[in-house]
Amino acid sequence: MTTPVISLREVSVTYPGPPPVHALVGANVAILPGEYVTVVGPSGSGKSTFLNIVGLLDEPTSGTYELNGSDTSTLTEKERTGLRGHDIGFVFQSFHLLNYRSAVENVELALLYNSTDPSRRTELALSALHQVGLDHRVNSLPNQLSGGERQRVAIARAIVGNPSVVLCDEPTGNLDSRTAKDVLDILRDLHQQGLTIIVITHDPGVAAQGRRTLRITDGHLREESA
Ligand SMILES: Nc1ncnc2c1ncn2[C@@H]1O[C@H](COP(=O)(O)OP(=O)(O)OP(=O)(O)O)[C@@H](O)[C@H]1O
Repeated sequence: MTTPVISLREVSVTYPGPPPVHALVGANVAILPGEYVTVVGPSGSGKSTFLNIVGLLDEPTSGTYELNGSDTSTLTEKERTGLRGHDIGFVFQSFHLLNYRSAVENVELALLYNSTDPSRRTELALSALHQVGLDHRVNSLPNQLSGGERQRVAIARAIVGNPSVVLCDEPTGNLDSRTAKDVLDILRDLHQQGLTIIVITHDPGVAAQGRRTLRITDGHLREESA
């Protein structure tokens, strides 16, 4: 049987408050290698909370989260940080690029804290930028790039370390519809190459791209029926 990349069992997150907020309630889900999953739900329903758990940015109040079959609750903070850097790529709505670093430098920085041989960083960063169609812009600064190009740099940064999963939080939220389509096309191509992708979105058009959709309502996660 294939080991899921992500496996949540009865995962709950309660923010202490007061009053306490039950942001995620008994979530159960397994995501297999190569799946493209979209996560939808109204504002305040628990999508970011879910992303923070899966991205090892926060810990469940109760329940079990296994990443590639390993229980993450036993990790030290240092091990969690190491695993996050190695296994998870993040793409955010607002790109999160360093303004005074070129595209290739921004991508290389993702390799700074993992086990990549330092002499290979530039080569790998250039290859990731090639994958997102930015060969001609590798030396540009973020403010010399369009929004869509910035997001492509961010995707290159997310994939350069060959992560187990790429987590995207409203990846097209700051883009016009044509540019958004370019970014979605790149995510679809990466999925076709075997990457596991999770996209959180409010946008039905973005959600439709996923092969599988999870809906969160008031902290309750369920499969969206087809
Ligand atoms: N640090 C926190 N302390 C207390 N409550 C929190 C905290 N973070 C989030 N919440 C609450 O938990 C619930 C879920 O929030 P979450 O950010 O996960 O929702 P979301 O679906 O991502 O919303 P949005 O689409 O607006 O980003 C909300 O009621 C929110 O107010």
